[in-house]
Amino acid sequence: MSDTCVALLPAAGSGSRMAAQQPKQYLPLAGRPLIWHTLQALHAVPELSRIAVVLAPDDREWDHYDWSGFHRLTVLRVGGETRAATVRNGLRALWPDYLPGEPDAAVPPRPSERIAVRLAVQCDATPGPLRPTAGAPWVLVHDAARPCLDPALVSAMIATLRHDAVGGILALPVADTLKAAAHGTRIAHTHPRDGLWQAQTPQMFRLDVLAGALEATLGPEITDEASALERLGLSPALVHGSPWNLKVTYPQDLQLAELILAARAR
Ligand SMILES: Nc1ccn([C@@H]2O[C@H](COP(=O)(O)OP(=O)(O)OP(=O)(O)O)[C@@H](O)[C@H]2O)c(=O)n1
Ligand SMILES: C[C@](O)(CO)[C@H](O)COP(=O)(O)O
Repeated sequence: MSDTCVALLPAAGSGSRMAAQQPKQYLPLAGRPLIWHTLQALHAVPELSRIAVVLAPDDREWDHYDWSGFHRLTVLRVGGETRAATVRNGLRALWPDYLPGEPDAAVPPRPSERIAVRLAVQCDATPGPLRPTAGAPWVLVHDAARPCLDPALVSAMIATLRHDAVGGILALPVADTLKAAAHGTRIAHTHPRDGLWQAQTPQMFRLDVLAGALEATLGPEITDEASALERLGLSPALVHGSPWNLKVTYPQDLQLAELILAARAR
């Protein structure tokens, strides 16, 4: 595959629902900090040329560990208030010569040691969907809090989406009956689950489209990258994920993750 693929890990959250003493990405999991397993999985994906982790500017934990075994790692301390802001800041830091906005024909693109990419169409300047630039890098955004990712699943995802016009996400069809609540914990009605999927990560998009979408909208409803693209009228692909690829959110999830990693090691 000729197009570059880069992973971006938002890891600037506080883990409030975990209610632990330290951010959940550093909680011990199978003898290592949780995020070590996420990085290990991504480093086992040969298609990824770089793995960038985005930490909170005031992160005090990262430097307590030895990360020297991860040779494709870039550490960025530019995390934001929300997950979407963290990803947006990470893209800006990784591609500093990336210029959102209408390309100005009078100003030639600045040279860059990395990849100089310009946004072809800015949504608020030119109504209509963003169009990805062929050859722009693919960015795979993956939650630091999903440590049980299977590297083979990522390779399969890249193979599935590499020719897609929009990109897409790992996701699973909803398996349970869905209830809408009213008055706290009373059921209002049953919501049809047909066609409903649970979003996972990685979420894989071309740099120009992803950055353009996140520059255009960072509201609280943007809880994943796909939702930023959806706001612009794009329809990302759904690629079958895995139940093992759980997001560690609550304390019980940490136990589940431990069991999954132990089973895989056997
Ligand atoms: N401002 C933020 C918020 C979240 N994240 C990251 O986004 C991923 C998924 O978010 P979530 O599970 O919600 O993590 P937290 O925000 O840490 O957890 P909580 O919502 O319980 O506080 C995590 O890897 C988390 O570190 C981030 O980089 N920057
Ligand atoms: C991106 C995500 O993992 C998709 O399921 C999820 O939305 C991130 O977690 P958050 O709790 O919404 O921040």
